[in-house]
Amino acid sequence: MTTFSKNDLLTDDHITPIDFESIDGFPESHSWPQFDESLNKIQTHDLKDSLIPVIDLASPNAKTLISQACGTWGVFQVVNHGVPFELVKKVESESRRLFALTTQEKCKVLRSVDGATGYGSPKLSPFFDKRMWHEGFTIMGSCVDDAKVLWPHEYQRFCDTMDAYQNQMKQLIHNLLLMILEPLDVTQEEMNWAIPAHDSQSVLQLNSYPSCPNPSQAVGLASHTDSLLLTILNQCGIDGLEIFVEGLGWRRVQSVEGAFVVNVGDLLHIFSNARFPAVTHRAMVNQSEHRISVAYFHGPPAESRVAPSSKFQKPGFKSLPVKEYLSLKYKHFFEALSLVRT
Ligand SMILES: O=C(O)CCC(=O)C(=O)O
Ligand SMILES: [Fe+2]
Repeated sequence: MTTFSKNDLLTDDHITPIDFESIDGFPESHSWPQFDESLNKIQTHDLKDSLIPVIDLASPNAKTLISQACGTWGVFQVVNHGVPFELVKKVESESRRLFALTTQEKCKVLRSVDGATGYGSPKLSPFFDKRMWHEGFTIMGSCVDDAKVLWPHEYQRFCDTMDAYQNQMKQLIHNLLLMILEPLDVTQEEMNWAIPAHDSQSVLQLNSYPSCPNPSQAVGLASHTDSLLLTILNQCGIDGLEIFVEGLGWRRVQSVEGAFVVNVGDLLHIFSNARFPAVTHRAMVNQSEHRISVAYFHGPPAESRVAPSSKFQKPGFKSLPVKEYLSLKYKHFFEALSLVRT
């Protein structure tokens, strides 16, 4: 990993994904030889032996299990979460419909250099020398403008699905945050800051990882932590997500039918005074299947401040505007959390 500032090097190359349709062979630009060592490490472990708990939200001890999982791993899976199965399937099929468009069509809604939404390469691309085997589509609120460009007459189905899914995610985030934060005994004001409200930030990220001729040299999404409070990820039935566990290396998070992966982001790490780790994770690709994943990121209002909860006597992080933390992340990436430690 290099440590230059993102803005120094943001070029078109970091936004426009490779043309997966016409690619012939495996380009050097996407070959990550430095990953060999960690890949070998994965093979020495039994990938089926998943450490990450799958928690039934309807079970009476769900809150305790979630609290333990947040404290130990910063990640867990949930089933019985109340999000309709048909809607989850529709999001997946609408995402596939989008990524099945030609590169030329998708590039009509290419993310702009300063923009946050639309089609493009991962936003973390400028921090890595090699390119990722990935294309994405980012939605914040309504996606109608982009959808109309992609499908002038058939955009409604896509928009309705994404809107309904975002509403369901909001509800689930609300329920999860109540369970996660209650044991920390945070104040009502702090709880209101964290849970979804009209001014919270939310991002729906559709990820596409086309099947890859050389998966052992490729990376779908490079190692990172999510920046906001909490992320809900749907692996859509195909494994690929891996988390980094100190002392064990990279571990696969097995895709469980109907389950969502929930993970702690940087802002929750700060707010919990490092009680909850912001889990380092990445996505790998495979040779036989085109993998899709859908991530929903939730954060507090951009204009608010983030700090460890007032319940902690010795805050390990300084208080700063959420916006400022996010710009530190976009400049310094992996170093951002250590820059705000006290
Ligand atoms: O595709 C995955 O499994 C991971 C996606 C992810 O980490 C992200 O979108 O931030
Ligand atoms: Fe992520």
